[in-house]
Amino acid sequence: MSKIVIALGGNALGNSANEQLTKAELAAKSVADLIEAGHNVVIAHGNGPQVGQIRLAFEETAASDPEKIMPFPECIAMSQGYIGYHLQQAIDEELVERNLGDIPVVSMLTQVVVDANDKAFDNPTKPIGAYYSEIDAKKIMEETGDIYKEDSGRGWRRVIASPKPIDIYEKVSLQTLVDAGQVVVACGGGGVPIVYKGNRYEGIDAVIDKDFAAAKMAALIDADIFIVLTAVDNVYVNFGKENQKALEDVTIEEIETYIQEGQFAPGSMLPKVEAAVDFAQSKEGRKSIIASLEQASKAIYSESGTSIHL
Ligand SMILES: Nc1ncnc2c1ncn2[C@@H]1O[C@H](COP(=O)(O)OP(=O)(O)O)[C@@H](O)[C@H]1O
Ligand SMILES: NC(=O)OP(=O)(O)O
Repeated sequence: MSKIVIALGGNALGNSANEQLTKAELAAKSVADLIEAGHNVVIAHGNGPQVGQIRLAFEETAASDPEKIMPFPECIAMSQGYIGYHLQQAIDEELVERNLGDIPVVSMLTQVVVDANDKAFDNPTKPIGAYYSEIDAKKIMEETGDIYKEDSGRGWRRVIASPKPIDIYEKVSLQTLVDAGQVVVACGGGGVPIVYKGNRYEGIDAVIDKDFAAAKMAALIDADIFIVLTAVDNVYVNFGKENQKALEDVTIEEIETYIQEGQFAPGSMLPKVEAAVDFAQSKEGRKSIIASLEQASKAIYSESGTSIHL
């Protein structure tokens, strides 16, 4: 039995509440395969589209009453709530179908500590919300002063600072639930970013990358495997070219060479690979895997996906 932290990619959640509910049912099958095999599972998930949508809704309300603007940390907490609710419900139903309904499933509102002086605050890079054409994005930038950037060839999106996770405020509660054999959804959307100010923690406007937050969580709870589930079966070199090659089993040294060569797109695969490296190098014996959602249970036995290790 292994302790596994999963980072669920955006394609596992969709772009609307209805789509998310249906997609969560699919994601729940992969998660339940691992639970049924006897593993201890913690699930982190993205929130880029969702947090952008929530913030935009409040910005529209605040147009007539600026007091009604909802700060980003609160928007992230809301996204954790409704995504966690869908995942909790879907995983629970899947477990009941497999006669495993006695395993509790819970989502935990998670706050993640960041450094207020992180250089990421000077250069917003995390895409959130919907995709726009370049023309529309530039018009919105002029009207609102918000920053939009091109997102990995997929269109233009609003961007916000994305500092690196340092610690998880709820780590003791998280460890307690995991040790008790509960299935936990945590670090949703990378966690609510908090900084230490004066003698207390407070929220800060940012969206943490969920792959980095999940890797940090995996190290903190002493997981054996960190698995990033996304839309592709493997990490590739020469991705999208005629000579693309799937990576199956790579050492950190090898994958770092590929990072230097610029093999992984900065807004999509690079953070996953970097998060995978962070976890795999944090302690001897720890393994990271990047695989497709559908192949999760095969991937942990090295029958699919890209394994990264020391
Ligand atoms: N070298 C690469 N190998 C595999 N996929 C890559 C590579 N470079 C870019 N990608 C793209 O990265 C995507 C995963 O990033 P993204 O869509 O942002 O993830 P998420 O599942 O978290 O939403 C893949 O579906 C693929 O299109
Ligand atoms: N917070 C975060 O990383 O979300 P996405 O995976 O949806 O970009």
